[in-house]
Amino acid sequence: MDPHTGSGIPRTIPYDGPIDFKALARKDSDFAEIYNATKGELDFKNPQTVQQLTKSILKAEFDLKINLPDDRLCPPVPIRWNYAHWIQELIDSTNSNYSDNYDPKRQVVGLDIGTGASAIYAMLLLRTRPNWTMCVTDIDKKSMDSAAANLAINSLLPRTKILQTMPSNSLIPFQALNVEKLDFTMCNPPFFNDVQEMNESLFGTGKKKAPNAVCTGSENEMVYPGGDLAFVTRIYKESLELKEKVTWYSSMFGRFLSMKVFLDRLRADKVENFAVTPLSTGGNTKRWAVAWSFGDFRPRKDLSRTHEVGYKTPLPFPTEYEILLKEEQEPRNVGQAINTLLSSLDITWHYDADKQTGIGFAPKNVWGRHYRREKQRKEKEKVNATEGVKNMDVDVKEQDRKSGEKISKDEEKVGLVFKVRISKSEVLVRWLRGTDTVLWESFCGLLDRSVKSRTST
Ligand SMILES: C[S@@+](CC[C@H](N)C(=O)[O-])C[C@H]1O[C@@H](n2cnc3c(N)ncnc32)[C@H](O)[C@@H]1O
Repeated sequence: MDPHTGSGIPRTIPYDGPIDFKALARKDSDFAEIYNATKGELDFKNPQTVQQLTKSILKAEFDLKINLPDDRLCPPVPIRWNYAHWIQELIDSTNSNYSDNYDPKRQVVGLDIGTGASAIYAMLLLRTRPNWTMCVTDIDKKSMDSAAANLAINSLLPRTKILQTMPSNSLIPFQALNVEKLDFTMCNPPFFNDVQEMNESLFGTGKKKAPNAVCTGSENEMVYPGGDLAFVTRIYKESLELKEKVTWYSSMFGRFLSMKVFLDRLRADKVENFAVTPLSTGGNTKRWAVAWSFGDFRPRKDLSRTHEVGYKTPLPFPTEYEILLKEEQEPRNVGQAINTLLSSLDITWHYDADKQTGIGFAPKNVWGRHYRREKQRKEKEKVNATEGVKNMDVDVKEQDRKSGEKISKDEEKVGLVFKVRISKSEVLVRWLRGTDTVLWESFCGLLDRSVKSRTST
């Protein structure tokens, strides 16, 4: 039994290199037949080989069965799994229990836009996350029938809502799906602008060199006017209307340029809570995934930004800040000093001295000079008011009541939620929640100055 998923499924990590065909042949006799017949020299131009590879990986690594029509896309598993796994981590790291870990009890509802004949994303996610449910859509009847059959033979149909839609319908059809909220949407969009572009890329038409592997995708699966960028931009425009009805909107991109142009658009529109990652598994095929949110939960830094994404690609604001400790600094004492500092502020702060970890909730900047001055002024006013209370005018009392109400309302708001963890070599500050990058930076600055000003112990 796998301790991480509790579902008996071995694979919980992304693929980071080529598939070990020899090992797969040992695990799966159908694959062994092809592997042995070709003496390990697999022919990826043969559709049967490509299909068998997908079937065998799904069986051996995810305990999933799959049947596919010969004239529909056969999904290579590694990149698909890396996208699904990234979505899992994104959801886990933006959790109201602020743990960053998988919570098996958490109920999560996702939507796969354009699920295809395989229903690959729904199958992978439902198999590895027993408490998740999925909605899947597609415009292609043949693919929908095949997707339903695949979900049924794996007993995953009861946890799936299947909706066949039309090209002109919303891509995130809330009403038709009859759902209140979605935790995420995902999509592998049609990549090509037209049939000519598809033929050039998939079949090498008009090119000197043909591609290394066959693709059985049909035109309606692969072509959309404007390609992946236009399809994802449609999702984005819907997201601007739906906003927080979906926590994370996401899509795969097949082209670096489309992904970059899309990120430029997010930046221009000041959508600052986003995440981008490469999905490559070491082979020639390169894909990227982008997610964006109008909510204020911030994902882990390694999930949201990596410089491997590519040159001059906009990246979101870092959600982690590291303060290195000097050799002479004793982590336990540093932890205590941070605990003392943060306990003295007007924030909610819980510190676990054994784990050297704390979590804090700040309504706004309560450490800056401006706040401290205001606080002093209000305290002074309060003293004066108490002294003159007998002569107090009704209007003044009313004013005080109103300003008191305002303060308590301000404090209810989540300005910044953060976690501080002190290890042997560093203090790690993690931004868990909030929309204000200035507030976050200012808080990191406060801790940085405090830790660095302690030269010894
Ligand atoms: C590249 S395929 C992806 C299939 C599958 N998700 C995968 O990853 O292998 C794109 C899918 O989007 C579907 N599609 C195209 N336009 C759509 C729309 N307006 N609404 C829903 N699905 C659509 C196509 O029929 C096709 O199945």
